[in-house]
Amino acid sequence: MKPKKPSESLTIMTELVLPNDTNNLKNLFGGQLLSWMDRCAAIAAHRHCKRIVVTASVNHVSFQHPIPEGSIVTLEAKVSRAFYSSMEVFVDVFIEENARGERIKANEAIYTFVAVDQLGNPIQVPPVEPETELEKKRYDGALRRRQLALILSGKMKPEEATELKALFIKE
Ligand SMILES: CCCCCCCCCCCCCCCC(=O)SCCNC(=O)CCNC(=O)[C@H](O)C(C)(C)COP(=O)(O)OP(=O)(O)OC[C@H]1O[C@@H](n2cnc3c(N)ncnc32)[C@H](O)[C@@H]1OP(=O)(O)O
Repeated sequence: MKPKKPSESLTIMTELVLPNDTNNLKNLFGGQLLSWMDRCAAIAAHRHCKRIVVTASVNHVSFQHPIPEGSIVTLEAKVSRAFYSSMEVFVDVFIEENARGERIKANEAIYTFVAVDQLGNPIQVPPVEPETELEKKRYDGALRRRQLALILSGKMKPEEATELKALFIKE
């Protein structure tokens, strides 16, 4: 299959935080943000492979900054690496702060999607060819994150995760 660049899956969504989206502190409710991120990442995965995709796992979520009511929130998702049927998708979340409209990074998440056929069986997706320094860094780390996700879901034995182990154990 012909490799695709991360930029080909780039998906940008902009949302406005309304009262219904907030928690008791009047900040964006985390569950609402997770839903927006899942949607944005799913579209990016679909753009990469042009097939039906399902969320296999949420590998990492980091809520770095509370997002106040009234904020304009921009989500940017790109496929960082593909394996056989699975794709790692990074979602970066930005808010426009104050009247000057300064953009700050508020959150980040990493999802895994799997392309499936009409019966829900996993099917092959194109590989990823990273271009920028950040895309290359994310591509390189994806194998370790995949191994961690598979260990946590009971689909891989820790002793098989050679790249992940190499982070901690120098032989
Ligand atoms: C014309 C049309 C226009 C349409 C325009 C729409 C555009 C926009 C699209 C938006 C589409 C909606 C997006 C909704 C997104 C949901 O909300 S989906 C709902 C929530 N998710 C689900 O219900 C998924 C339920 N789980 C499953 O169906 C199955 O477990 C899975 C994920 C398909 C995996 O199947 P399996 O039989 O366990 O397969 P298995 O061979 O073990 O693994 C297959 C691959 O998954 C990976 N994997 C499995 N588990 C994990 C895990 N926990 N962590 C990481 N990787 C894993 C494996 O490593 C393997 O990867 P590869 O080596 O192939 O790369």
